[in-house]
Amino acid sequence: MPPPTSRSVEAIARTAVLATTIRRKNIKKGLTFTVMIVGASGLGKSTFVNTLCESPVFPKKDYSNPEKAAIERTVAITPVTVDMEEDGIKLSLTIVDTPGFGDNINNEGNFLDILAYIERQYDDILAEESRIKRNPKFQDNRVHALLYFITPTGHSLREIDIEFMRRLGRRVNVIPVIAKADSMRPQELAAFKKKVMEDIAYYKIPIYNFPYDEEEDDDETIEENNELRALLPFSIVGSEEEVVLNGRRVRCRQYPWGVVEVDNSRHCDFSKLRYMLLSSHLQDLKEITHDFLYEQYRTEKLSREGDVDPDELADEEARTEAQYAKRQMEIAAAEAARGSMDQ
Ligand SMILES: Nc1nc2c(ncn2[C@@H]2O[C@H](COP(=O)(O)OP(=O)(O)OP(=O)(O)O)[C@@H](O)[C@H]2O)c(=O)[nH]1
Repeated sequence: MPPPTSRSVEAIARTAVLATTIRRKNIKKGLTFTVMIVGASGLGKSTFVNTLCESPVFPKKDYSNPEKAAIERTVAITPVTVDMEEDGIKLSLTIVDTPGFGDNINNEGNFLDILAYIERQYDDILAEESRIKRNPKFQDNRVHALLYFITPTGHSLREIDIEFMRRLGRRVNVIPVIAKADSMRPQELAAFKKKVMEDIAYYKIPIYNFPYDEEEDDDETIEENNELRALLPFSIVGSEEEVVLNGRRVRCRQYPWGVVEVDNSRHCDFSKLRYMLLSSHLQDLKEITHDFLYEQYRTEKLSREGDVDPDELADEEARTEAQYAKRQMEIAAAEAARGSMDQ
């Protein structure tokens, strides 16, 4: 590489000053971030959200009455925004809870609805970008990370997990997590984590694996990313219950044999996941969403040609894509019709 000229050094310095100014402005204004929660029914997704936000974002369900519990289940894709403060920076966190799947023989509907939600946010940006006069109040609702809850079976990944993560990973940063990790012994958990990562590699599932650039990133970043990568899939325990242990208030799940602490990194990875998600890797997740995942969607969408009859396609993946495109057009048409009725 040729040595930098004084002009290029000046340009680099100017860019650095500009970046710092933008960062300072953002810090003052606060950050926005969106996380989607996906997984089978009853895996503790709502409890996790309440634990993450340290507030009852979703009401606690009454599982003592099976009929009531069935009614209280999450049945629609529900975005909720919570204002928080992380490391002195204001954070407007949007959590998108999704209905738990696994009860139906065919889960394709759940999958298509989740994918449609993610892509609709991309379409909104695409439409906004092509406007001559931008809407200053436009809200970017793109999903920056998707936490995929894996059932703590101890066996290999289930077919539905492989399919869901493989297909969603093309559109969003998928972070796999092991739900209800307190239901496994430490050795079992370690073996299960290894098995899950072997499956992820074998089936070429695109997940967010803390990418870094050996040439550009500093040693500290590389080391931190390697440490986080080694924790994948994050083991999590959720609880809204607090007890006093040795004079400290801790969030935990209590058992006759002892207590599993949510925030103790020897018990589970909750605190490390929370920190990377809402602090250390928040910006990276946003950048990958914008520079890579959205960009890829945009290119595909703009180069897609003509109308396709989904049922005539032999290839399963193409058929699903086309069915999805058709569904999205139906949703858009329904929304347009609703809009014209409102006027
Ligand atoms: N053992 C254990 N139980 C948990 C954990 N997190 C939640 N639970 C329990 O699991 C049950 C289901 O929790 P929810 O948070 O309602 O599950 P969900 O995934 O939101 O359920 P759906 O809305 O049906 O998809 C409740 O009884 C929770 O107390 C956990 O980390 N470990």
